[in-house]
Amino acid sequence: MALTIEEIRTAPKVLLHDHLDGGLRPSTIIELAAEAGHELPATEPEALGAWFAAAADSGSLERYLETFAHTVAVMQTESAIRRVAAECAIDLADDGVVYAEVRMAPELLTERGLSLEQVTEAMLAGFGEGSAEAAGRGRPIRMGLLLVAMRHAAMSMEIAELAVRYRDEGVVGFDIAGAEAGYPPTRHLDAFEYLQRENAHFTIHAGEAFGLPSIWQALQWCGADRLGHGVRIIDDIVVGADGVPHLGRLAHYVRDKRIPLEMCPSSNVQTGAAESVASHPLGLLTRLGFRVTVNTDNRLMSGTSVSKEFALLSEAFGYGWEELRWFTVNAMKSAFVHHDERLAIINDVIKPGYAKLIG
Ligand SMILES: O=c1[nH]cnc2c1ncn2[C@@H]1O[C@H](CO)[C@@H](O)[C@H]1O
Ligand SMILES: [Zn+2]
Repeated sequence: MALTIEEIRTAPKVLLHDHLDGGLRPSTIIELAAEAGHELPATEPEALGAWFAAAADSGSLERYLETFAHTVAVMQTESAIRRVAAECAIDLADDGVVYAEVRMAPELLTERGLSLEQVTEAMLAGFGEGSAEAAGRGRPIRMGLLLVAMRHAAMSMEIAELAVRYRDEGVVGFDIAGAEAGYPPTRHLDAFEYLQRENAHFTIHAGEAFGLPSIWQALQWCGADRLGHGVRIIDDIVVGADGVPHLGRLAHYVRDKRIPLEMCPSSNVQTGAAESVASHPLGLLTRLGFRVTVNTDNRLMSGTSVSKEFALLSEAFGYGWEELRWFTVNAMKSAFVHHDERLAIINDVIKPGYAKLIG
């Protein structure tokens, strides 16, 4: 029997791939839009949530990304950013997430005159407020921020420098996002080389809307620690007539090096990167022992949560607590905070949490 969302909510979970501007509460968007004078496609929370899910369900990453215009538009003041970040921490904690890395592109939040520093500080302040409130209600969560540069733009070096400047303030890493086809990661090679020289961590959205060359560049040219999505690594695995999977050199490399895959099943179905959750490459990659992690990508656009993604996988692949614990430990091992902090969460929170559930 598949695990239910309610059961899964009680288990400790780890989230590595979640966009701040993809997780706003519909009711908050409506309030902030009224303040900002921004016109929305719907004015009731339920209808607005449904609009986002339907508009994002387009089969194309480019069209999926158009929906972010409405969330980014209402996040242009420090108080709005702080509120969105605080609610993000609270919503994740309420879902049973104990460690989260949430990402955002500061360059998108400067339309009304905020500096990159002000944007970054507002996000960090919001995470602090939200996690303090959640802890006060007995739901502790450790929040980290990943700074994103948009891959079509030319600000990656500046954003990488910002990530290094705020590394002791709660910024734990860097990423590039946006349309993948036509914007290879090597466009931002200088930023990645800078981060490597600074001993900083980064992930790269790769293998979502473009195939193996994107993954190969992200790893072998840019030196990514993790892959955002990475679904298309499946193109380097051929299942023979005998049913035995044969891995190509890149797939072997990804598995040998334990490169974490930040997989986001519902998002992939919406953008057309996977046909359905049941046919998602995550199933085979998990069986083959890749370092798979399970993520939300955009909770608003996918109407999802970590618990819901796990419930969908439990339904599709029959996963139980053992598998959920494996995904969770995988994710915590792959986090960008230091090794001792990762181990402490694994040993003090995750293992005891699942021990209670497994019995
Ligand atoms: O799945 C995705 N693939 C690529 N880019 C994305 C995805 N989800 C969101 N963003 C982009 O990242 C920005 C900062 O959070 C968002 O504004 C959106 O443009
Ligand atoms: Zn993403």
